[in-house]
Amino acid sequence: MTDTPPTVFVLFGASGDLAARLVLPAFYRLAQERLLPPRWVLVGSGRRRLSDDEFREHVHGVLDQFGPKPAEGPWEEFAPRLRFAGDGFSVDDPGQLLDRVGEAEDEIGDGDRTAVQRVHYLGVPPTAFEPITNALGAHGLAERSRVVYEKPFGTSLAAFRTLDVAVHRVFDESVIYRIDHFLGKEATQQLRALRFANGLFGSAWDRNHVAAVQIDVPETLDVADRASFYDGTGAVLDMLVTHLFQVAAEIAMEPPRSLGADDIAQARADAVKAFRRLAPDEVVRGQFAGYRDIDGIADDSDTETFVAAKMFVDSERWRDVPFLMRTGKMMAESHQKVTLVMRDPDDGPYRAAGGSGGGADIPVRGNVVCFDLAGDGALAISMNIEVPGSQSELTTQWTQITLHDVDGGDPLPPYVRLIHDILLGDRALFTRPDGLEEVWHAAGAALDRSGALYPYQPGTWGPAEALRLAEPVGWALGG
Ligand SMILES: NC(=O)C1=CN([C@@H]2O[C@H](COP(=O)(O)OP(=O)(O)OC[C@H]3O[C@@H](n4cnc5c(N)ncnc54)[C@H](OP(=O)(O)O)[C@@H]3O)[C@@H](O)[C@H]2O)C=CC1
Ligand SMILES: O=C1O[C@H](COP(=O)(O)O)[C@@H](O)[C@H](O)[C@H]1O
Repeated sequence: MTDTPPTVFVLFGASGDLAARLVLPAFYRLAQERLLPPRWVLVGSGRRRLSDDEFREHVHGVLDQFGPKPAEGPWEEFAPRLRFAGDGFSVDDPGQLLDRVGEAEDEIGDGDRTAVQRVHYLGVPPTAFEPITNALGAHGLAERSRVVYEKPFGTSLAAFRTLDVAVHRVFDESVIYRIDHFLGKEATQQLRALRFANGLFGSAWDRNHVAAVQIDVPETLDVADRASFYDGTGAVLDMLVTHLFQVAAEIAMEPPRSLGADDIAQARADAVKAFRRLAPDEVVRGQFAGYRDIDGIADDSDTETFVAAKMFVDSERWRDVPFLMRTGKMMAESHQKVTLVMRDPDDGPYRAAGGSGGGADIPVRGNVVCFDLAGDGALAISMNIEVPGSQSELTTQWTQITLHDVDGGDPLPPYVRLIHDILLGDRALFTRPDGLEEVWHAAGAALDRSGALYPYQPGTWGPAEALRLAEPVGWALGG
């Protein structure tokens, strides 16, 4: 990245879970791949005071835990570029941040601070987005800057609008990057490629061929180490109306005019506009047994750790096709699967479920297209074929492509990809306010905590009510 200007990254929330598991490892991977600007400094910001050396020790520790291991990359070169600014950062008090950014700019700007670009990364809870944004404006740090917001961008329609106005008071839309890292996953890019680069799949991408779409992200993960953040957020905000909705938009979109950033973001925003508002009987919220016993969780918390939803998309392409979405913590298995369950043929010699054809039964959910968003990603297709040697008996067989094994490919973890895009100024994989505004309309009953909260046992597939929601097609994964 030789032509990128010297850059100061400010990482708000540098001591948090996101920074440890995803952002700091992504920086190190970018350094490994020589994809960072030639001159850069990262200033971690926090409310506690840490010396630079203590912060470096922290970063070393998280790399040891989450990788890439320090010894696998240029640690000796990387470490001195890490700094820490404590005492918080607010309109009234910039803490140590202003001074630390100034020092860094003097150091890498070659005598010209104005040549240095700033990237402010807000890896903090959503309630901190507005105060930090205001402080960036108040202390002159918004100039020469790109700004990155983690999800969720707002927690309701009203909060979204307030935040949107506040952010635009300080930053122009062209420098705002709202991250939804599911859009940066390698397998999410394959949704577009499979459909738009293959006539067979492109022509089947509609209500005439697809019986149901499923976006299923069960997690075995606990929330104990981020209890207070999670209890204030819950599965609907943390996953459903953020990651799962954005993936749904990628599937539902009409063909973009080009693969350019504006056209893709427009197609995604238009798709969200067509999401029908979720009704109460289309949402199941659950909470795993034992959640309220976790330290930091209120005894009477009604935060959901599980949500399943059945959404419809009001476009000619998708009319009446259910988009089933499910996610939860402490579930039976961890997956990140997008499945298009293809329709059985209406007529012909085989017998579809409930049909009257005279031949062998067509296996239930036998013909599906599946994208595995986890890790490096994979795509798989199952087909109904005749059991060789049998008398027309049908069975289902899978064929799979793991993206790691694609010749010439080098899959990048989503945060690596997205931070690299921010440095390049490419906003294709980031969300836009018009699309997000519609998210809050579509979220409807999912946001309203007045409905039932069903208990479920850890290690299961969630409440039985969620199984009923998926009838008659049924969830492709688990129970
Ligand atoms: N963890 C994850 O897997 C993912 C998280 N996210 C998003 O990232 C953001 C941070 O999440 P996560 O790291 O899990 O949360 P954490 O609870 O770990 O918080 C991150 C850090 O933010 C700082 N912080 C907390 N409250 C405030 C505040 N009011 N003002 C300023 N700073 C504050 C704290 O640092 P200090 O005490 O040093 O100031 C804290 O360590 C959220 O928006 C979340 O939705 C997105 C994708 C994945
Ligand atoms: O944003 C989040 O995502 C993770 C799951 O994403 P992964 O691809 O990094 O495994 C989820 O566990 C977390 O609760 C949520 O905040």
